[in-house]
Amino acid sequence: MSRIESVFERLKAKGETAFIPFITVGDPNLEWTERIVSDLEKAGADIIELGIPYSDPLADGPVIQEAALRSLNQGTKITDAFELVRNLRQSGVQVPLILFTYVNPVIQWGVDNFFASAKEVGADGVIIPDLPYEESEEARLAAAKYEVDLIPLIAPTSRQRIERIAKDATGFVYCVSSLGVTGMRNQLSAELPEFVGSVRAATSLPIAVGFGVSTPEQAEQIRGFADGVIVGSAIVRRVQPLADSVAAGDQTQINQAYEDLLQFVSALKEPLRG
Ligand SMILES: O=P(O)(O)OC[C@@H](O)[C@@H](O)c1c[nH]c2ccccc12
Repeated sequence: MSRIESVFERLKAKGETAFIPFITVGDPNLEWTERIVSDLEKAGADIIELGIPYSDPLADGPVIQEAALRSLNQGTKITDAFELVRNLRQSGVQVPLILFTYVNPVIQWGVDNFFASAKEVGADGVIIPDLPYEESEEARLAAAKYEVDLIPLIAPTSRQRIERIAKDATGFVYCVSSLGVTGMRNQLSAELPEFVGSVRAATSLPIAVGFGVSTPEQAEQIRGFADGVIVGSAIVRRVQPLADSVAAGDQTQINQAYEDLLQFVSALKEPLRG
């Protein structure tokens, strides 16, 4: 059983739901990312998605696109993401870490090398949103070879392919709550429970839901039918004022922005506790 799967098992035994935040590596900068990840763990994050910034984030809405741009403007590279994970493990961060990347950087790095590096630095999983299942054999083989979970995304339009996608999956299955790109939504789709139910019928793996979750109430709603809740944009949106304050060198604003970010994260985890 992978570390990721065992986290879900432990939480289930306690009647808890996994809280899985996403942040962009290098936003506001790499030192801050190390601090944010460590504090996310302390605030109750059970698994953390680390987004490797990419110049053409086609599946992302404006909030995460801007975060990627802030990070790329800092000169963040894929090697920085690997070094960040290595540093986090050396500083004692225990929660499973998932490298979130578009397929191009993986191809440039070399698929086998990417998973070998991920394992070597201490990452537990990889998500590649623009790698269709039908083209994922090389990645699936590398993931199995290095015992890194390659976590599939299943969207409401993937219904006919749920069985095929789910049967090879390890870690958990990421159910995308609705079509379109990442970003906060006022309310979650009414079809979500039924969609997750259809995925549940196709896999014994844990299921986490993401896309658009922006309030503790929505997180609590998802708790009713999923094993984990993923939140990205709503958290990344609160990194922006921190990034602006860091750029301005305004320590008072930095403290305030960071406190707001951590309070928001704690509020999201609260309804998911046992
Ligand atoms: O930002 P949201 O709406 O909270 O959704 C999670 C999402 O950020 C994260 O899982 C993610 C970031 N970039 C992506 C691209 C595709 C799918 C998922 C993602």
